[in-house]
Amino acid sequence: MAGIYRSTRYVLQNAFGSRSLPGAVRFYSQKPDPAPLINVDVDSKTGVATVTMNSPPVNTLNTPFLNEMGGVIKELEKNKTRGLILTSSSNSVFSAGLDIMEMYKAPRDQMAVFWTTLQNTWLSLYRTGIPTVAAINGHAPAGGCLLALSCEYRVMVGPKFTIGLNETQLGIVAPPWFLICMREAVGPRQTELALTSGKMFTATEALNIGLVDQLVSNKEEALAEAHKFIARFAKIPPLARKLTKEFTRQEGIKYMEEKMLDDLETFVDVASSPSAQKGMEMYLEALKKKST
Ligand SMILES: CCCCCCCC/C=C/C=C/CC(=O)SCCNC(=O)CCNC(=O)[C@H](O)C(C)(C)COP(=O)(O)OP(=O)(O)OC[C@H]1O[C@@H](n2cnc3c(N)ncnc32)[C@H](O)[C@@H]1OP(=O)(O)O
Repeated sequence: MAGIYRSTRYVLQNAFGSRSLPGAVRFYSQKPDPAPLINVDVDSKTGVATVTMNSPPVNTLNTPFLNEMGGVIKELEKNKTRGLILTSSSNSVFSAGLDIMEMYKAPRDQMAVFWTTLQNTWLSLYRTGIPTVAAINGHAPAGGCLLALSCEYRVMVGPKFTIGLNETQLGIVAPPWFLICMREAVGPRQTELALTSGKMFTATEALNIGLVDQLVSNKEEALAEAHKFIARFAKIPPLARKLTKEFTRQEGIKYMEEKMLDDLETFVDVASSPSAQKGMEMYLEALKKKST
């Protein structure tokens, strides 16, 4: 089985195309798609990129989306972007997390491609030397919360949106690297309490436990605060900053570098198990009922 995963990873690692940014201008990532999944807007004065997830209705993280996100991060690094602000084009959802359709009744090799893409894209975001901020302008469950936690600073629009790692509510388990990200933000006690119950936090609760750093009342304020955070690094030498970030995040980086294949195999085994499949089926039914 590991052989399949290794060759899958090889294909994926070579699948991130690259193209040059024509200076500090707006560009759309990767494919020449009239409806891009991610928009990137680089401020010509500050060099800060606003990366807007634009995959309606709820910015689920599926393989094409994650590939595009990986390509965007690579491009921004190549162009020495000064900062990355991650936000959503939706008025109510930052990201609904992993696309359950990538895991529900999916063949094992498809699940493997999906998870490997997630691992690689997560690692790119988590360890990038570019200062990163999540401007959380909507709900951020599970993988949506992971995206936000992978950034260095989180500004959340309150009070009505929620955020958290709710996996146990779905009958699945947040993998160790999700947990490490949560623990880095809120500490071990709050992590255990939150993850064992799959708690979704209101924006105010999230602020109180340190899951987010700031509350604001709308997206514009969130973006303004995100820019302020990035401006803190104007006079910090980038290499010193990048290495310090790597040292601070070494547990998560080391986990992924050393355990990537084990993590992949565990994921495919757990996600394809009858009980996880049943849980996903029931969850999807509940989501559908809610939306009709
Ligand atoms: C030792 C190691 C162990 C390792 C084990 C690994 C095991 C597996 C690990 C997996 C980890 C998974 C992490 C995840 O991210 S799982 C996904 C969790 N996501 C959620 O729980 C969010 C679900 N969605 C919602 O709660 C809502 O949609 C919300 C985001 C609040 C937005 O609500 P609203 O605006 O009202 O939109 P709708 O609910 O009507 O949704 C619109 C349509 O989108 C579909 N949808 C929503 N979320 C998902 C999703 N995550 N995946 C796929 N599809 C989704 C929803 O069904 C609606 O579809 P339709 O219009 O066709 O009815």
